[in-house]
Amino acid sequence: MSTLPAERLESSAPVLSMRGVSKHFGAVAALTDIELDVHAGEVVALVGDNGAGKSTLVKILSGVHPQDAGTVTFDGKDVTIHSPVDAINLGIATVFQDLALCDNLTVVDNLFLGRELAPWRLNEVEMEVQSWKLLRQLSAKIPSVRIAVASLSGGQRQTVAIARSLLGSPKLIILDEPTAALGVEQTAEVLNLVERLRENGLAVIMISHNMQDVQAVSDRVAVLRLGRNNGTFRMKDVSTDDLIAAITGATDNVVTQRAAQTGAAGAGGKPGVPPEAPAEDRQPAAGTDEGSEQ
Ligand SMILES: Nc1ncnc2c1ncn2[C@@H]1O[C@H](COP(=O)(O)OP(=O)(O)OP(=O)(O)O)[C@@H](O)[C@H]1O
Repeated sequence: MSTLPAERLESSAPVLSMRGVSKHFGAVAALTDIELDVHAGEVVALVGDNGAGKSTLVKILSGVHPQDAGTVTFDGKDVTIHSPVDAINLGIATVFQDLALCDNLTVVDNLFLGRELAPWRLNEVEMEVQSWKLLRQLSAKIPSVRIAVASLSGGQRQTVAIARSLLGSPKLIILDEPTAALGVEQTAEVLNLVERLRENGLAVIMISHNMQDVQAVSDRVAVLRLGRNNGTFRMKDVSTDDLIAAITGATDNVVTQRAAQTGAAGAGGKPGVPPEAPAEDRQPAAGTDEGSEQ
């Protein structure tokens, strides 16, 4: 868990703040009025059923899609993220599920791909030194930085992808299902890595379908359902059953109501904020009149 209690983290200004963010794809309302805060040194898990809007939210933050409405505040400033380069320049790094690694290249080559030191004459030694420094900072278990990425395990490949994203010194790192398709040991390795990121003061958003992983490393968990907030919980206050109920809408949202009453949950991470209407009362995300593109 966090080195700082969630309550203390939440009293500081968030690195990322989303308010009223909406996104349509034609008739499909992928996101409606989303609120999300993430603080430095905090891991926020973003969970939700298939089609809940997680990827769309991440794509807005990483400059792949523009939002239709709402504001994104990053590092104290209102920002418009027009492109992936914008996102990186702001300090938002995203590690997508495909990892975007070149299998035939070495770890060093992958880490510095596109940003080789002194590109007119590659400083191989300096790149290798920096690679080890970075990997040590993450306590990463990589046997050699001179081997091809193809020969690494899934966990090690995830590590290289995360390490590469850190080269731009981001303030927020978004991990899209970092443990998907990994074995037990490799999953543990990646979860350790997530903890290192938090210890290094980064704000982390982790998308996951695996509740065990979410519970192992998250300070808070934001639930999306049908493209809307369906509760933001402090990890220490919520059980797996409660989370699953919020994800599926199985309990008529009593979880959110109870947590809100005790100050543990609220849309956008505001303790005590009453929950939204029960999921059942909401407009479906797709095929409704509200889904017209703006
Ligand atoms: N480019 C697109 N064009 C049209 N509809 C889209 C597009 N991207 C997402 N959607 C729709 O938006 C909604 C949210 O999808 P999104 O991929 O964000 O959900 P998700 O929570 O990431 O789901 P999963 O866990 O299955 O990846 C879905 O109804 C989806 O079909």
